Amino acid sequence: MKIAEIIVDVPTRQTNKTFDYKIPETLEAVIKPGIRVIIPFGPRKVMGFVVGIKEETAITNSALKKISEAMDVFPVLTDELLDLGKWIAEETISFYIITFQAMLPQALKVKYHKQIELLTDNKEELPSSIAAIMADRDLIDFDEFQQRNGNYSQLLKAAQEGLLEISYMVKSKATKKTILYLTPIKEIQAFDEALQDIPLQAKKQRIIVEHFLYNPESIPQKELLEKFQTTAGSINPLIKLGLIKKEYKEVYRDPFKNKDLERTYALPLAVQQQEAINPILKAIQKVQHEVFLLHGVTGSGKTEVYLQAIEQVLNNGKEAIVLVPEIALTPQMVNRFKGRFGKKVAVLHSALSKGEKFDEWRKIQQKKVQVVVGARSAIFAPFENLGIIIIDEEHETTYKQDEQPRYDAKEVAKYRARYHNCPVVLGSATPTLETFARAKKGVYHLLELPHRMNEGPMPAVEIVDMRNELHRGNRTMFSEKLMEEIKIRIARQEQIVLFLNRRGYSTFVMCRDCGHVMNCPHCDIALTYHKSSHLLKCHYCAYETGMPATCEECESDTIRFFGTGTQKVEESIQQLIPEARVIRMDVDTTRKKGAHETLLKKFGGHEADILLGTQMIAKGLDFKNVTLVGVLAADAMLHFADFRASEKTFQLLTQVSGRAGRHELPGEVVIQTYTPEHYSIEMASKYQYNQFFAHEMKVRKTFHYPPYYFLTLITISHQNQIRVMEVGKMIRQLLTKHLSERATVLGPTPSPLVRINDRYRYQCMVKYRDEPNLKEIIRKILTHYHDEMKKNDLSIQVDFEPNHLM
Ligand SMILES: Nc1ncnc2c1ncn2[C@@H]1O[C@H](COP(=O)(O)OP(=O)(O)OP(=O)(O)O)[C@@H](O)[C@H]1O
Ligand SMILES: [Zn+2]
Ligand SMILES: [Zn+2]
Repeated sequence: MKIAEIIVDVPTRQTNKTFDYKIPETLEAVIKPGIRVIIPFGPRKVMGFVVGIKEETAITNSALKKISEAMDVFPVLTDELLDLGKWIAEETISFYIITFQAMLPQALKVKYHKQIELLTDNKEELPSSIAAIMADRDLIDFDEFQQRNGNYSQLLKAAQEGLLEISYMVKSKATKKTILYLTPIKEIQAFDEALQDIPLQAKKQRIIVEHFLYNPESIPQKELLEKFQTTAGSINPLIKLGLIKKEYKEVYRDPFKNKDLERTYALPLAVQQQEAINPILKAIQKVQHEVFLLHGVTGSGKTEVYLQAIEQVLNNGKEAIVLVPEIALTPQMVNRFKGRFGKKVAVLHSALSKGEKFDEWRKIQQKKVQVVVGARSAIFAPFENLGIIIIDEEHETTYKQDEQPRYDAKEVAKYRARYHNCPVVLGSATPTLETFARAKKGVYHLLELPHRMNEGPMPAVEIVDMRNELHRGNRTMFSEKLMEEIKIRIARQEQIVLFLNRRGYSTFVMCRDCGHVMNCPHCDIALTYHKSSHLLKCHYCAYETGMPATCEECESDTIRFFGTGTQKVEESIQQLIPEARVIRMDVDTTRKKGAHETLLKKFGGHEADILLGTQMIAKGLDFKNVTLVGVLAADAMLHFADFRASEKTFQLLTQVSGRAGRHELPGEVVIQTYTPEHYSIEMASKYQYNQFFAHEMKVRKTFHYPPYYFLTLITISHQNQIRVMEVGKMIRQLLTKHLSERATVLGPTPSPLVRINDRYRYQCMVKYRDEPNLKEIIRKILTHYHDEMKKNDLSIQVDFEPNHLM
């Protein structure tokens, strides 16, 4: 007897283990680890992942249930990925089932669908209301039953009497797209003979036979019918004659199909690139695991190094994964990989539809591609012969998922690369302190690209103190200096990138008379005014409301907008420089599919002078004609209550500055700030990464922060604030009691955002260097609160090495 060990799709602490099921003989050939199956679980049927096969079980034969059916023919998770999934689940204290699902495309998620199935053939036995709904059918959807106001208690009674069954159907959302093809199945002579037999008046039939005589290959039926202006009626006789057959063939939706990409070839490398790539190529050839940090200034040619390393990997018959941050997955970036490797590349990012993502994933699974370029989850690409993993802009926080499982793609990359004995390349102009510290210690192999490819200097940066502007009576958001530079560029027909970290029109709306600020009723945060829709929106929940004409508190009509968002900047540019053509790029203007690409294309084609945007324009853009970059408010991020605020500011300023002067024309950068003396602004303006690193490391050491200490953040939330504080205090007590004396436990303190969506949020933080028992203790705490979390909506989120403390 064969037994399968299965992880079931019931995410609770009690079911977070394998269950044994008997494999029916009919399925023995199919069931392997990595296959998804449908199994009876309690009163219903659920999906499960087979993770192991064995011969014996401790469960008695009578209690052992059978697998009902297999959902896959080929495993969706390889042995490597199954092991990886278990590791991630343990490292992040997540459920196995949630981790496995996070490793697969969304389209493979199943949804449970309730049905009512009649067991009796005599409908008269049924309660009349149910009989009416089921009139001429034996099976209906539970949804339909509800829509038609079916009586639920009568339904349950009928189920108890055995008249009907309420069953769960498991439906997979995956949809393969197929097209009907016509394929010739006889020799050419047969078509020639047929042509002599078919009567002359059957013109269309003869034309089709002739077509296949000269083109003996498959053709989509639709295409053929359109070509000869005919209908299926003229094809059917040919099928009957056995000349051609109909067949459905799977097609992949190709989001890039309408694009003619110019093929690019490896450029002769500059000396600094050659020196950087050599150790990588060596690791590839020696089939050796090693982690490299490619530290190169913006525009130093990192991408070309990636491309040529991948080329070597492909020549060795292996595969490559390239991760880029979601917002850097611009068409520009994707095209560089597609241009070099063409059809060998699959692209995975969130702008694709579910179906498109599934298709790209299937190309990987079926080994139709050898390179995948994608955002975080592309690290789970089911390649089995990996030769390199590249993580571009390694400092980006999006590489860590901020919901369960809270995996860090960089750690996953290292795990996979160890398994495959291949190198990992982390690239950045501004590596995280954690990464750079490891590189300096020799844990990672440091490779430097200190110069720009165009041999030009880094763009000159001028810092403008906005306090002086205020003193001089300039109340606009543009300093005199920036305004002047913008005008010069427009006159010279050069282009400008303006960066502001806030979307919307204003940051908050306040009554001048009484000081009342319009807040979200569900979150402790000010509402943002969106001028185009004339709405006040909360950026943390879905709340929105019309802009009131008078103050809610004092009914005064002097409501004013404070702070500046991208919409307001756009408006004031239009007032100050009416001839300037502006493209605004933020979440609001790029919601529609393809909008991102269209806007960038317009800017690239010089249909606008100014590209104004949020974070999404800070990375990866490479436009020849951009000679000025303006940062409107450099301190916007400095004031976050987060120990990484300085580091994030330094990184962002460096990245944004990097967009200027990348080609022949020299670039210039203007940074506006109210705190020009802050070291991260000052050092970013001089491109002093090493100095910044040294300074920030001292700060981290003094305040016991990473990379000197590890952090674990526990966030507790519930509608009832008192309960949140109680649970927080208890958690702190438990942690203090069980951890060593060297660990520091802080809190519970209110989270920087105390209330989101009507839930209060408090946090406890652990700082430590070495606490081997920490995970075990936290697991026990979670078990202790398990019932309350399930029944009473208490939430306890644990984030190991958090990216931010929100
Ligand atoms: N060996 C080479 N010969 C000629 N041009 C090159 C070479 N390598 C790179 N380039 C060009 O130099 C420019 C900058 O290179 P690239 O975009 O690869 O730098 P990067 O370090 O990845 O930039 P960033 O991190 O700022 O996005 C690009 O236009 C690229 O085509
Ligand atoms: Zn008021
Ligand atoms: Zn809200």
